Amino acid sequence: MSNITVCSRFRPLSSKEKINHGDNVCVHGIDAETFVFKDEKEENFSFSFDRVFYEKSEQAEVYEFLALPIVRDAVNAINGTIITYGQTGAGKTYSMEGPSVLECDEKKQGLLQKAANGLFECIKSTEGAVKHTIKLSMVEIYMEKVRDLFDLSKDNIQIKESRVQGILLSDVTEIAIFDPAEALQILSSGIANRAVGETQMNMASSRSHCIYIFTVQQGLAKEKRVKCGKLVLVDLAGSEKVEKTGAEGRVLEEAKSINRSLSALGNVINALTCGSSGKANYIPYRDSKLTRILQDALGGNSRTALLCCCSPSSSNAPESLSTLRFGTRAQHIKASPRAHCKEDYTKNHEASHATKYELRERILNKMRERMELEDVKLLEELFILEGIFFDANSVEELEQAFEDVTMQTISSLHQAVEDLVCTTEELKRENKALKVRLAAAERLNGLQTEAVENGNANVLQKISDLLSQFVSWVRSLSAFKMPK
Ligand SMILES: Nc1ncnc2c1ncn2[C@@H]1O[C@H](COP(=O)(O)OP(=O)(O)OP(=O)(O)O)[C@@H](O)[C@H]1O
Repeated sequence: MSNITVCSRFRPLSSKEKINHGDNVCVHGIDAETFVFKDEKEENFSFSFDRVFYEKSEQAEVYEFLALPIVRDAVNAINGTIITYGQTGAGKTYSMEGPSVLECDEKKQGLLQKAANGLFECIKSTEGAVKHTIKLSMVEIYMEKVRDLFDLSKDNIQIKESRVQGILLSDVTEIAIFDPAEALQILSSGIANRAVGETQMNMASSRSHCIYIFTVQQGLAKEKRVKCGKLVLVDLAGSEKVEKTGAEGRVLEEAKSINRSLSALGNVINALTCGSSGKANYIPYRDSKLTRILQDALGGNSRTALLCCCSPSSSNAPESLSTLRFGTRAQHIKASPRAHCKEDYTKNHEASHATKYELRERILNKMRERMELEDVKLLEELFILEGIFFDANSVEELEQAFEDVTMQTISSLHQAVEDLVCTTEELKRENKALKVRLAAAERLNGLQTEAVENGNANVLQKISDLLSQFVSWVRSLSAFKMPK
């Protein structure tokens, strides 16, 4: 049983397809879940998905079936991921953003706008008891680098993993949003920073994988606790056959990078679906930035939906067939050690979430009794910064982590004390030398006065001896190194 909701979507024939190849379509719908696909050799294949969206399907239908349950869960602190996959020009960005994030009528708005609206609507229904904060981040993976689309100076964001929070994007910009209109303005500014080019299939082709992250934090005022859910929307770059498109130069490099990461995604899905049951299989998440970022979504720690976008034209049958086979494989992703079977998914997920949550809360509450909220937050940040991770399920592990961080703090304090002792010793030595110099100078001064008063040759000799002695002291002292 799959953990992932997999749907397919066929866009309408494009005018180019109609002109060049007529009305020949490769898809023959049977019902809302099944269709027959005819390949270029006229061979028929039957496909079944959780839902099939044919060319007349509305954007709202896609949102309601594929995304709405995940949006609702994100507000309840259950992470969710929605991915659009398919050949270049197959309708991924249209499904995600509609014709334009800002300027399009409501009917054509994509998953992104509808999800932003949906989040605020869900929040409204819980107003009063719970205080929600929504933050938005946007990154793209371009040529194997993660770029922050809200701050282009952050052009190589590092991916980190925390046992508590899962996969994290280090130092990514997060913008707080307060209503859907503001969210769209911000999304549009990020989209304007995306790498877009032209392919033979698509005039405005996405040359990067674009990732939108909504973080929903909810503070339960009465219980003084904070829950956090992430909604991640991923608009993948389109796969393309470089020999078919005749790409060269930078476009060829982009295409190779896109194809490499998509095949890494395919490998991860294969590894997740081919493992013998009960035996942990090696999953090559680290083979690409894309698979690393999607690790939680594919590995079971997130509710995930995949939309396989296809052209209906017979001229694109090989690419569409490959997309549909990818979707079929994804349907077979089995429960990973951290995942649950679909039947029990919601129940188990919520139950385990509650238990985990209760345990974590118990520990945090104990800390809160003794510390200010700010300190608890600081402590959590310190854990992450020091690379100390713990399983919120285990009190022992948290105590161990707490002990580790305390030991590290004590040892750095010890080091600081030792450094201070050294500096004090150096300063004492210097002080002593300075005192000797001062005494010599005073003595010299006294003798000079005596010599002037008495005109005594012996005294003058003493002065000259002392002078040379003084000069050698000064020389030795100038070789003395001041402590920093
Ligand atoms: N369901 C649809 N209804 C109407 N037009 C659509 C639909 N899906 C896609 N289109 C149109 O098809 C064209 C290509 O779609 P889109 O840009 O979404 O492809 P893509 O899969 O994101 O391609 P790429 O990977 O190259 O970015 C666009 O002009 C888009 O408006």
